[in-house]
Amino acid sequence: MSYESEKQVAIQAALAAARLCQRVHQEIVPQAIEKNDRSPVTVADFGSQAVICHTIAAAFPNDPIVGEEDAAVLRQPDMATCLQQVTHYVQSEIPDATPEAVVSWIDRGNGGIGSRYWTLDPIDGTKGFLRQDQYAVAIALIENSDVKVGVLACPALPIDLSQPTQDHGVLFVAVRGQGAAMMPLQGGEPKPIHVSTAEQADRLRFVESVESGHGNHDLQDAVAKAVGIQASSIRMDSQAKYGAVAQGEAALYLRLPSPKSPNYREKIWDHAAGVLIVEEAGGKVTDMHGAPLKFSLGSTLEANQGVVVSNGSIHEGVLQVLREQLTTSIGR
Ligand SMILES: Nc1ncnc2c1ncn2[C@@H]1O[C@H](COP(=O)(O)O)[C@@H](OP(=O)(O)O)[C@H]1O
Ligand SMILES: [Mg+2]
Ligand SMILES: [Mg+2]
Ligand SMILES: [Mg+2]
Repeated sequence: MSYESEKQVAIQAALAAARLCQRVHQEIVPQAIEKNDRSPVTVADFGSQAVICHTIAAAFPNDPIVGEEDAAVLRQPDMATCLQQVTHYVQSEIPDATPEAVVSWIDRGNGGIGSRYWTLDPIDGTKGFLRQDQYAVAIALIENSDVKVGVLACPALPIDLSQPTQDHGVLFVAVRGQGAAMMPLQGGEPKPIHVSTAEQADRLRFVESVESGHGNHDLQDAVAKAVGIQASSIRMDSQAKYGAVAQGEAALYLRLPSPKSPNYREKIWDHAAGVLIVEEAGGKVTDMHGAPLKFSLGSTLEANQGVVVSNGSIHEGVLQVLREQLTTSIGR
């Protein structure tokens, strides 16, 4: 299958959602609403999920969608003003949107895992979005546990990472078997992307989360050093990190379980799109034990622990160091 129409729909949805997020930033200072798990959500997360679900459901009405957010909180009577604000931003993309339609579109993302389903993260890196740092709109199509289409819109990412003060806004797109490409969010020719090669010593850098609670900075640093990465990490929110590896700007992205939440299970929408983009750019993604990420078990990667993303050539070495590190720390 070429997945051409799925790719085009995912691109359209991601571009519309990214415009909405940027408009929110231009017009207001978004406030964090605290979810039950104490993590933040904003009007932009809700608006983005509404626009994406509306776009996907219009094109593929039978496909389940598994999105991060749900509209329960927006249905509470004391949230009417917030829902009004979300509706205002959704109307900038879908002019006839009503509050009732917006909550139903958001809840279209409460679907279950099927043999074919979409997963989306309306804003990956909400903490980054709130800090005016990196964030990504992430959309992926999964069939039989295999990611077939992955799209990442990164409005705050420099088009050229070595020129951070120049133009921003990057779209990453990949289809299984067809390679990965990046293009300016504003439009332009897609440029095929490739991970770094073993010879590109200047690209031997690693990326990790800004948030210390989303990983293990100390262990990540030790592992990177052990595989010969001298430079300190580039800390970046969201799946923009997958984009950095896919375009060869970094050789490694490490996401090891945080000591603060050792039993945390990663969410499918935090990885699906990024995994395909890196794999199609020639890289490799496994969990910290070397197992492939399993996208068929529910909304979490229940069978996996930690995530290792690399240019491929250093992957085995990283897993070997991790095996040694884990044996040492268990033996202590
Ligand atoms: N204890 C934890 N360990 C790993 N990831 C976590 C975590 N708690 C939350 N996250 C996830 O980390 C994501 C952000 O990743 P990063 O740190 O790479 O920017 C969040 O996505 P959202 O921002 O979409 O909620 C959230 O799903
Ligand atoms: Mg979140
Ligand atoms: Mg996320
Ligand atoms: Mg999110």
